[in-house]
Amino acid sequence: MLNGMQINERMISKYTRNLVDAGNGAFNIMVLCWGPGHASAIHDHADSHCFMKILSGSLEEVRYEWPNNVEPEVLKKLKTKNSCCSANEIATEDRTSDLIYNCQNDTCPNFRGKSDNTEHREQDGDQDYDANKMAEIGRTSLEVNDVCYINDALGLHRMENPSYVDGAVSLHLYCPPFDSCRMFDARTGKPTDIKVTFWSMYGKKVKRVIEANDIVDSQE
Ligand SMILES: N[C@@H](CS(=O)O)C(=O)O
Ligand SMILES: [Fe+2]
Repeated sequence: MLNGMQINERMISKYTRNLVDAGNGAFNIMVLCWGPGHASAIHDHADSHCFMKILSGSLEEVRYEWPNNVEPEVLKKLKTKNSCCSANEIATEDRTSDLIYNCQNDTCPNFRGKSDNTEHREQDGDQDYDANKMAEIGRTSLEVNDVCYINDALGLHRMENPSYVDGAVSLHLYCPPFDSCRMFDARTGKPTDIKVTFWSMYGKKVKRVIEANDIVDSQE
């Protein structure tokens, strides 16, 4: 209901994303500042590599499986790359891998019926997501100098500053850079496309309007 509504910066309490280096378009390095209790919502990383290091304080990372009805781009690409047959090619046993879930060529030995894995992000109704509570697959406490890596093939995550009193600072490298990603409703797995924004760029605060659907966690 708040989607798209303009709200004042003081009305929302969230971590800030501060761009330090845009790597000539090849990567983004940013410093994220987390106030006590600040957290991100469950999100993907737009098919990018994400490395992070804790510079100050501590953060807890919680990882999740992708909801059944949403498929990451990275797996779609792997499936295409590893497709087991084509018009000129005959499938062989050794080319079969876990990544080939179901070849859609009905003359192929890996054909297991026409797949119906339409992406539910195209659909509107919340009822499509009722049975898809997000499954937690791991929890890691990160202290100063700890590093962590995630990409879409490894799952989804959210980060939280567990302290009630101390702030935390983390350094993030995203390669390639991305300006939008998906955040997921923790109870239903329903994805929402969101634009990610910067609080500051190269040390200068960005004048901007905060949108209610920023990655801030409002689900807990
Ligand atoms: N990936 C998040 C930060 S974190 O929660 O990993 C972001 O770029 O805002
Ligand atoms: Fe993240």
